[in-house]
Amino acid sequence: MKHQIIVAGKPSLKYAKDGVAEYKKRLTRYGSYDLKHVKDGSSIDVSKRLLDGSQNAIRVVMDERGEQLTTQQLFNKINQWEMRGEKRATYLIGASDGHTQDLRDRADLVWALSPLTLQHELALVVLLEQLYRIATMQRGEPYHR
Ligand SMILES: C[S@@+](CC[C@H](N)C(=O)[O-])C[C@H]1O[C@@H](n2cnc3c(N)ncnc32)[C@H](O)[C@@H]1O
Repeated sequence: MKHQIIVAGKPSLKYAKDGVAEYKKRLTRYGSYDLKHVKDGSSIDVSKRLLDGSQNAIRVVMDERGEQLTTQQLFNKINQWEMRGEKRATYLIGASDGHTQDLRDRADLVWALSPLTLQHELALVVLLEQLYRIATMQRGEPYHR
C-alpha cells in the first residue's frame, strides 16, 4: 500500500524540516511514502484541497479531536487495510484553523496523536516517526520496543 501525507502550507521551521528529512530518508527503504504540500488558506479551502487529494484512498484525518491509538493499534489498522487490498492511504494535516467537520465526517479514521494541539509541522514529524516505526514492525526489525 502507498502512503501519502498531504499537508497544508510549506514547511518553515528548521527543526521540523530536519525531522521530516530524517524520517523521509529512513522510509525510502520501506516502500512508497510521499509527502505533498497543498496551498494554505481558510479551513474551508484547505479541507476542500485535502478532500480532493484523498479521493479513492483511505482517508486518515489528523485531528486532536480524534481517536487516540497505540502504535500497535495503528499497526493493526494498516495491516487490515493492506490485507483487504487498499492501494493508498492518505494522512491529512490541516492549517492553523484545523479541518472542517465535513472533512472529519468523510474520514475512514480521525486520528489524534495526542489531546494536545500541536503545531502542524510538529504533528507531521510525529506522524512520520510513527509510520517509520510501523514500517520497521512490519519487517520484524527491533526499532519498536
Ligand atoms: C495548529 S493545528 C489546528 C488547530 C485548530 N485550532 C483545530 O481546532 O484543529 C494544525 C493541524 O495540525 C494537526 N494536529 C495538531 N494537533 C494534532 C494532534 N494532537 N493530533 C493529530 N493532528 C494534530 C491537525 O492536522 C491540525 O489540523
